Amino acid sequence: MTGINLNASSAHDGFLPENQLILNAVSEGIYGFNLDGNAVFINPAAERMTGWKSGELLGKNIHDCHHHSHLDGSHYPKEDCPIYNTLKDGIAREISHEVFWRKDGSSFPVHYTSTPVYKDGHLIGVVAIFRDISIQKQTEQSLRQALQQVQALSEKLSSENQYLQLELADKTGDVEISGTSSQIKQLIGQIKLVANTESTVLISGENGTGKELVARNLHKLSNRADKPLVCVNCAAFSSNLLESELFGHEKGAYTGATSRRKGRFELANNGTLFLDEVAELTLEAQSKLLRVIQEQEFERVGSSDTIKVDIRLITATHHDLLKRVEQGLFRMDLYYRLNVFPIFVPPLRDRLSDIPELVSHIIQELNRKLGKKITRVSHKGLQRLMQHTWPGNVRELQNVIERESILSQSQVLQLSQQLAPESSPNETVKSSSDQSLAAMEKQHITKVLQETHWRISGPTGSAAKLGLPSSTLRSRMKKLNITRPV
Ligand SMILES: Nc1ncnc2c1ncn2[C@@H]1O[C@H](COP(=O)(O)OP(=O)(O)OP(=O)(O)O)[C@@H](O)[C@H]1O
Repeated sequence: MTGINLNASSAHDGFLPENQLILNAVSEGIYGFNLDGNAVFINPAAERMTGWKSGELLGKNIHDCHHHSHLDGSHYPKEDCPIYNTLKDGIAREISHEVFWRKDGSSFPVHYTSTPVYKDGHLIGVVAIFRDISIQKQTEQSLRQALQQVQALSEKLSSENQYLQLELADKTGDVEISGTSSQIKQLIGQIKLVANTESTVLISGENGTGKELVARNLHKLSNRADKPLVCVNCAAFSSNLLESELFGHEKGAYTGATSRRKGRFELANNGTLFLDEVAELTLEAQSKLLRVIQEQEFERVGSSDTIKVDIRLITATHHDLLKRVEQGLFRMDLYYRLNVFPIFVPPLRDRLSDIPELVSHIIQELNRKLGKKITRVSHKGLQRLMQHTWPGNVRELQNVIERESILSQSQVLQLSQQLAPESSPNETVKSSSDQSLAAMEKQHITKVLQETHWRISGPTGSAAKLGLPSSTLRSRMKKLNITRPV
């Protein structure tokens, strides 16, 4: 930065610039100082920014008026001031980390230059040109805050992503099936045999035995492994919602369908669709499912356009599906379509020898999940586990070990806690209660009869809705003592 040179013929007093009009018009504040450091020129922009009128400052030491302190309030000696140093050494300076104080005691961040003024080769004073940079500083501050927020969010997202990846790995990655019993070996053999075919598989077994795990293994070992595996728990949806969940819906198909939505069948195209708790499908949904299996096509709810899909279907149930067929709750034709290759997952009580391997598998998973360093279950603890009947199967075993891992201070789990009472196993392929099933069947048939105003035969009658011949429905009604109310 060079200085300002006024020529000898300048008509102005001292170094006052010739074009004062222009200086008065600019938006930067401008001060002129003589060699004593006193103000000899102040433009209106400077007055506006500082609140000091030129009449109050002219002839005075401006540093003492509004450059006396640093932002933190500490004293700013005149000797350190760049403007005064320019007066001494004639070297131009540019500063942008200081504040000027206003007449009312407030301050503003300032950017200024201090430029020496020469006349006939002699230093005669300094011009300081300054700008209020509050907005720039605020913008910088907001940007810094925004950047910090973005960084924090990015870290949060990255850790959430890591967590979700782990969760996903839990669900999809390590799908190996633990166990050394002959039943598990046979199960693994069946999986290997059928995985690479396109056959529909029906997995049955009590809750918590590992049916979903089997389905994941079937998909993983199949030709479709690099395509999606879409899982639907049919018991998790009401019958209306389930249909639109499976087949999708058009906008306006029903109240609340505010936009068009793809169903799971479409999402699973080219991959595998796993329908868990398939026994819970309504008879209407069963008819639709049958058609997808037979023709690989369906329509979205509320649409007449046919959608074609290529899907490998795996289903699972903890019910005795054949019994549901006998009870008229499940279509027989669909049952045979689903049951092309049946796989039965045995309850844990029938393969207690799998417990040690399952336990060490579960401990590894838990150490990862909980950040613990559990090594094993004590000998006595293992004995207790081997004596339990495990009505909740492997899921119950997982819960017992997890609870103990959280409570335990030691690396060896003692399993001194009370195991769940030896209740009867959950409703199963073998142990379902006829009593409760009959009650459920009665309830269901009565509901359909009420919906059809007790019409039994014909295309809109109850028998058609239930997928039964009318003679079968009549005999079921008789057996279940269902009569039309008078
Ligand atoms: N042989 C096994 N080896 C390792 N983990 C297993 C095994 N069997 C089951 N599990 C685990 O037990 C838990 C329950 O298994 P899964 O969800 O597959 O059971 P399910 O029969 O589908 O249960 P539900 O009928 O309640 O849906 C899962 O975390 C699963 O990974």
